Amino acid sequence: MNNKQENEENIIAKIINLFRNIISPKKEEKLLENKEENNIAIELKNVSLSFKIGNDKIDNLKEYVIRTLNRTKEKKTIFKATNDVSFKIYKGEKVGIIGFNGAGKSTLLKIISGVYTPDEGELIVNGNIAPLLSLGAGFDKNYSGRENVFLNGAILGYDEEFLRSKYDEILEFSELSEFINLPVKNYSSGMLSKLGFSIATIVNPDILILDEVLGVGDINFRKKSKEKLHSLMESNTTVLLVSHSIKEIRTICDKAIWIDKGKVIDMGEVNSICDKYEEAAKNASKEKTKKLKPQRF
Ligand SMILES: Nc1ncnc2c1ncn2[C@@H]1O[C@H](COP(=O)(O)OP(=O)(O)OP(=O)(O)O)[C@@H](O)[C@H]1O
Repeated sequence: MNNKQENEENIIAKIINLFRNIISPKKEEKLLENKEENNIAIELKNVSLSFKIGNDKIDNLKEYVIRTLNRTKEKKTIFKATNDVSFKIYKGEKVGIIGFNGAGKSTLLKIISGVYTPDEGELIVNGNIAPLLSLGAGFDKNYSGRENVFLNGAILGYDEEFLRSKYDEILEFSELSEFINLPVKNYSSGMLSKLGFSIATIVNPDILILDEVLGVGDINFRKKSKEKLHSLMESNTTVLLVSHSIKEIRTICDKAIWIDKGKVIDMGEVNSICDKYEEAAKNASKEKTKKLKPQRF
């Protein structure tokens, strides 16, 4: 083969390689993509949820009857509590969700936990979730504590056999053995939280979702529940935590998502997001919060 032929063949080989790379990306890039995809615990793609709210509150029976007869009761405005939210959370990440009152943090956690179905967008969850949202919210007040262990456990997706095997452990952790056969309508809110917490944390979840529940019960239970949560948070558990305690968010989380008016304002390394949020909170005037610009992640 002469030099000219060799050069031509080299050029042809280079062109073929170039095309190969355009048509199918390099092996390493594909592997990285797959690794990233396999590592996703939660992904939201353009998720939105609206609530219908009455234009004004009806606070007496007479008004209710008049409006029902006149069919004016149905007047509703649509309010977007979650507005085109997209982000990815990777397995093992501890993510704090921060934002001012009414920003849409709890609504977002409820969407991820499956309590609400989004009107638009897609939600992907890989792994089993333990949602610690409004503890005891699923209880039937007329049933006993014992019956509610099975009722609430079933709502959380545990079968009867499993709940039977864990019943003594739940009871012991809740410190409610004396009261377990009483209807829960006689329980204080602290007792309801204790029982709710003991049921929800009976398994080691892949994803732990916490909405302001790090301080439930009395001083002793609070200490015990914090220890339990910290042990659940260890290892590779993915954690999503809503809290107004920025100190708590900084201690527990490695990432933070800042929500405002249902949108993601910022997301990233926990301290940098918390610094920006605290700065905004310091300067908080309605005008300034209105100017916050949502971003895409
Ligand atoms: N079931 C509902 N029906 C109508 N509006 C709702 C409902 N749940 C929440 N909202 C409204 O959606 C908005 C977001 O509420 P959400 O509870 O998610 O906020 P948040 O950021 O968790 O607030 P906070 O920090 O005060 O707990 C609020 O304006 C709230 O009034």
